[in-house]
Amino acid sequence: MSGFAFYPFQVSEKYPAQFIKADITYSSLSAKLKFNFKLNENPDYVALIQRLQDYFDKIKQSASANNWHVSRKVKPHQTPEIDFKNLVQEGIQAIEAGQLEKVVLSRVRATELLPGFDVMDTFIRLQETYPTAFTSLVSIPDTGTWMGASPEILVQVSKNKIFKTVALAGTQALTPDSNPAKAMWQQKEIEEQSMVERYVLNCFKSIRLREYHEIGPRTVLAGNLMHLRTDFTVDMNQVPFPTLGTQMLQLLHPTSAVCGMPKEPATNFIRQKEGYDRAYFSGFLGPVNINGESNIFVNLRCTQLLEQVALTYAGAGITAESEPDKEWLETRLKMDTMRQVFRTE
Ligand SMILES: C=C(O[C@H]1C=CC=C(C(=O)O)[C@@H]1O)C(=O)O
Repeated sequence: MSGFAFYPFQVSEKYPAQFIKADITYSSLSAKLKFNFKLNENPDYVALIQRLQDYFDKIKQSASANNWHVSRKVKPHQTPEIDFKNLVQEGIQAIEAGQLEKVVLSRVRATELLPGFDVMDTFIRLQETYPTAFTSLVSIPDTGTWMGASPEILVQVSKNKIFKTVALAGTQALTPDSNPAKAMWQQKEIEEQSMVERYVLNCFKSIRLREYHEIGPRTVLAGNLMHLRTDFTVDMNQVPFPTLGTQMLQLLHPTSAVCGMPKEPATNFIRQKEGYDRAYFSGFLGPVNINGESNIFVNLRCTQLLEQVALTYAGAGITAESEPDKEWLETRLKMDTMRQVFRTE
């Protein structure tokens, strides 16, 4: 089946897994609509299709839309600075007590939307600002509207059957004087990223897959930030795993880049202590089986749109070496990815 997956951090009745079936797809590269069902010759139908094509041509030229779906399940809220810092401190204590190795703790920030806020305008600005990120705007009745610029591939399967995933972690600000090729990383970040790497390798091991290529870790750019990333690829033509993409998706999510190690106590810690429901933040999203490929990303650097308020989310990997003040700043930098294009207060 082809479509667009929109999956929460944890599935619940309130935040179900969503899959938007690709009955109709539109490519802005070819400016063409594609119908993934048998077309009816009925003239009314043909006229409707022409109207749709005209509509897409028009919004490509002058994008403007101010109606977006708002979730009634969520009220504007945000994590006070002191609460986040205390949460990080509790995380460090749990790690020191041997209950966990790493936990990714997050927070939410609410900002008022300026009068005249335009969703499409903002989304186009987001695409232009982050040409190498996976930029998305998802609007679903009841579920609401989310916009983001993710740097993290969860699962990719290309047309020629190359599977890809990454281990992404460790964060530094990218300043005008930083040289990414010569970036220096502290022991804390190296260990944090190596735990994500170990997590991916354990997933391969659990299905007895040994034929993978591993490159990295290397320094990569993501907007105003630098991260450490290891790339893993598998040539699916060479291994007996025709459904590797789906299998790995189930095993990987939530990775140690958004949850922690070991997975179960980290999930429990987040659920009990974080103080809010992440909903679709740190879930995954992306096109599945469109033109023979799938590109699923982790829903990071994202914002949920309410009627007059934008809720921006960010988390940080906590290890024994973490410092609450630094983790607060790091989440602020991550939030800046979205806030830079939002033109709020
Ligand atoms: C959890 C987030 O980022 C993850 C991805 C890259 C680096 C991370 C870090 O350094 O903590 C996080 O694991 C986020 O952006 O909210």
